[in-house]
Amino acid sequence: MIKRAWNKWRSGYMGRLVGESFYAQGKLYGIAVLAMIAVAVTTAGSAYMMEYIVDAMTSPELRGYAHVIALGVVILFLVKAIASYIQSVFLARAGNRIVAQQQDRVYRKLLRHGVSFFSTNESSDLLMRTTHGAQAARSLIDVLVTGFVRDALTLVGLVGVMVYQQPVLSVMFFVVGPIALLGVRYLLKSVRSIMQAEFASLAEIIRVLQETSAGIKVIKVFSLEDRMINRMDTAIRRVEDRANDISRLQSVASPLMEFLAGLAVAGVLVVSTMGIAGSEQPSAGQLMSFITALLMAYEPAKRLSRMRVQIETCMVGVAMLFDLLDQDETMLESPKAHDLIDGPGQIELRNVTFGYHGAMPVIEEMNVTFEAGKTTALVGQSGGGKSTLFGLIMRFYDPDQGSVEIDGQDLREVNFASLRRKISYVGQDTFLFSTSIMDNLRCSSPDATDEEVIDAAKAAHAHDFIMDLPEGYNTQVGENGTFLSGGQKQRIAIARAILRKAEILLLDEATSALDAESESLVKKALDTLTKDVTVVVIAHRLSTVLEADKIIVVQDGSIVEQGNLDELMKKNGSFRNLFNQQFKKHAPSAEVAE
Ligand SMILES: Nc1ncnc2c1ncn2[C@@H]1O[C@H](COP(=O)(O)OP(=O)(O)OP(=O)(O)O)[C@@H](O)[C@H]1O
Repeated sequence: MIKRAWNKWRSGYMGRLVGESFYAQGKLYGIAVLAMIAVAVTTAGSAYMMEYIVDAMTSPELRGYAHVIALGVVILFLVKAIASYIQSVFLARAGNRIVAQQQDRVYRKLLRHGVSFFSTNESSDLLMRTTHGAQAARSLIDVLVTGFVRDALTLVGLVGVMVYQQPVLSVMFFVVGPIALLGVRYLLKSVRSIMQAEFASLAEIIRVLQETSAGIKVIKVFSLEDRMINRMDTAIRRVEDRANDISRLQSVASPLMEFLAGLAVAGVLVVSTMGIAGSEQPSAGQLMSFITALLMAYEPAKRLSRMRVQIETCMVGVAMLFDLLDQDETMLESPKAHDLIDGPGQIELRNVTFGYHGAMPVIEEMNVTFEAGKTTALVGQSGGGKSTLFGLIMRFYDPDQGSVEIDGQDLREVNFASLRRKISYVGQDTFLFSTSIMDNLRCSSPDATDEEVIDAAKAAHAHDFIMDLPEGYNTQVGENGTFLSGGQKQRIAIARAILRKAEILLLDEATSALDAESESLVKKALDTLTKDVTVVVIAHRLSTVLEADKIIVVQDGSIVEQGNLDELMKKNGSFRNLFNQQFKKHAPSAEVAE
């Protein structure tokens, strides 16, 4: 039965955390534990010494030894001070390592997850789990180590001194202790649910802050300030209330213990002056030693009585952290995954059906080939599934049925690194890191020389505006490029994609923020730079794709038409309709395109 309980504890969150932490930081904790033992022994020793200190002052026979006793006191307190220092430093060091290690682990785990993980898990929740969870892990170990080693041993030592000095009076301690513990047990019940509510409200505070920062223009333009303030107020008040609840629970333990300690001291005074039947009258030093031990026992006893509340508090954060660490990775590399074998870069979707999170298919039984070295354009109504096709080609998602292949190799059988090396991409939402323009460009090709970076920027028509910025390529772009215009950000994203020199280039509305002139210049540059590259372009502005080798019309997850411009115009179908809508004024008939 003991073995079963042990196994259950070991596999529980607390057991795992303790096991992992001691395994990783055993040396630091070992030193801290030795120092704690020294603290406990010297604390008990200092209570015991009170007998000799007081007797040296009150009894003439011991007065001659006063200097020896004084030296003993100095040594004792010196050892205690050194041990306390070592204990604090090593405990903090081990704790800081645990926080760092847990955060590192969580972040690595997050990056191994597929894209879908990030659409189902809010960033505020991930932030809470990573920061508070790791801190809670550290606090839990601190509480356990200081509680079970320093406080428990100190208490045992002091109770030992009390029993040694005054066995009969010590009985009082054993009456008072359990009463206090019973009181604390009563408090524990609600701690966990209060903490869970507090964490949820903290996540809401982070969420409101993130949305305020990202959506400040929407908030201003639609005058949503009051609404945001209300949301924030509600979350803040919830956290405040929960924090008050927790501190109330934690605070009840102290006055309870304080009152009981006062009762005990008063009792000692009354009983000792009355004299105890059948026992020798104790010396003033013995009584003082006993009272000192009793009073000193108050602190560790108080901490021990609070320990359960603290453990419960920390366990909520630890559980959140482990929940995150234990989640199955959403996009796995096959154990037999091999490097994508070099080929011309032909992309093929074979009978692909796909729905996000297993829901209604957004791509249905699609068969399509994107010819190597050619430019294919995807057009069609919004929400038809064009960007989803890019997600499948980059293996952000796996199809529910069918396969996606590059040069005849199923993407599920190749490793991520070689697949991603093959592809360059510009998305609808241009994302820039909060660093310099140079770093943002070079991140797609870390080994590129300055010259290559500048050439790519020139091709994307970004060089001139970059040179006009105060610090040129070293200009910081701010959070997600806030210091740049939409078109400037897009040109940097295009330059970044060009610099990668991949064999497949996916452009999802990549030039939508550019004016007509810049767009045509960028297009020309792309045409020359992507001569043997397989390019797939998604564009709503048909003018961007008229020269593509092939145009595919996607509607409701299926391909409704495909061919070159002439063929599609002759068909008089969906593409012709789209074309007429966009070029009505200028090109109302098929002849214009012909
Ligand atoms: N991460 C996601 N989770 C769930 N559904 C999604 C997700 N992304 C897209 N969808 C849904 O999939 C469908 C296809 O979206 P997709 O972005 O592929 O269309 P699109 O043709 O690229 O549209 P647009 O031209 O507007 O960019 C839409 O109905 C959309 O609501």
